Amino acid sequence: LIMQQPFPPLKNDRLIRVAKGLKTDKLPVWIMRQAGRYLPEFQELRREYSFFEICQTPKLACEATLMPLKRFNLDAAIIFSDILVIPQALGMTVEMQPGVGPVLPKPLTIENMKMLQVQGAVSRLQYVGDAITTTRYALKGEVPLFGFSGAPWTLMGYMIEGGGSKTMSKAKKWLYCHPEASKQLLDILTEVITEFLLLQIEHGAQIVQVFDSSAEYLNRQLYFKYCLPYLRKIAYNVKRRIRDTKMDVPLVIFAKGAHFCLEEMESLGYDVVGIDWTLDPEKVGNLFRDKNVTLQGNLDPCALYAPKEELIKMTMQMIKQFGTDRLIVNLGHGIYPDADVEAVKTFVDAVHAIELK
Ligand SMILES: Cc1c2[nH]c(c1CCC(=O)O)Cc1[nH]c(c(CCC(=O)O)c1C)Cc1[nH]c(c(CCC(=O)O)c1C)Cc1[nH]c(c(CCC(=O)O)c1C)C2
Repeated sequence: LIMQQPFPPLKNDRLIRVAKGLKTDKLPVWIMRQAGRYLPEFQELRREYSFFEICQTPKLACEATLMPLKRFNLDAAIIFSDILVIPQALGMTVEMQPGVGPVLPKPLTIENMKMLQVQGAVSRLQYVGDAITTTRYALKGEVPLFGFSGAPWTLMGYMIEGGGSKTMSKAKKWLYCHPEASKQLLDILTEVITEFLLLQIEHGAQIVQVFDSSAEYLNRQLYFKYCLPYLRKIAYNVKRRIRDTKMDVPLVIFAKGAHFCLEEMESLGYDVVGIDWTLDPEKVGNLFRDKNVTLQGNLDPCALYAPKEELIKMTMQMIKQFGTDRLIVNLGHGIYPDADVEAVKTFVDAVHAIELK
């Protein structure tokens, strides 16, 4: 693995410190999907360029990444991209339809699976690395930069369903009827995700998050069989491959709706466990107390609709319930497109108003 370039030194290292279990003056806060849709300046950029044009042009991806940081006192940036760049790099067509989301017009089938272009897939994602490098210089060390990837099961779901789905029943049919093909696909994705995360780290990502957004469609049995081993393998291999460099890049796992495997999240090899908004911060805080992981979350994205005073109260309540030890404050899922920009500021500033002892 090539060493990171001599980027400007990190000034605000709150988030990285907390991810590693170190003390800070204040709690770090950032917001999943902070760079996109709800920002008027992003909508304006989208009128000029397509979604993937923005992703694939480092200057534009950098511009979108920095947008929320100009407005809010966030403790991290996240590179502008999408989890579906991997299926795209594997040769699948991905369209971003406004108001709908990602659509893959030719979904994966058992028959066409052999058409996936595994060779060279990661090199086709070089533009994400370039966007990260550009953004690292533009950030001037203000805050750390997140890289990210979809998790194997979540990507499998989009590839087979051809987009989002209410049930993921086509993808789950693979798990029940075609276990061998499922494992073959999950193996391919695990390999590509690992190399893709390493590419992002090599190009300047200071922390990386794996989004298993579709965990909620599975149960404990399926998650044990088709998710946990792959998530473990990704963390193990990424850590192993960066061990000999000076880079100590924390890993974050966010498995939306994986309440049935919450305890298992601690031992997968990730430094931070994302907690979705359906979970009770007090119970989760107690469950993970004295375990060697940092928690991240978990305000309901819809809490941003509440009146200002109410929003502040809910934020404080959540933090008190989690406990301030090893906590990265975030929403419990990505921010919604109709979120109020002022509410985001209220949320972020409320977190920073707390002085830790
Ligand atoms: C981290 C990230 C993602 N997408 C985007 C980012 C980075 C920039 C940012 O901060 O917004 C841009 C990102 N991705 C998208 C947009 C809007 C598209 C546009 O501008 O036209 C933006 C800004 C499109 C997109 N892409 C996706 C959806 C969801 C569709 C569904 O309902 O299943 C949607 C709507 C897939 C996707 N994409 C992502 C996830 C994981 C997080 C989560 O669970 O919310 C998922 C599931 C992750």
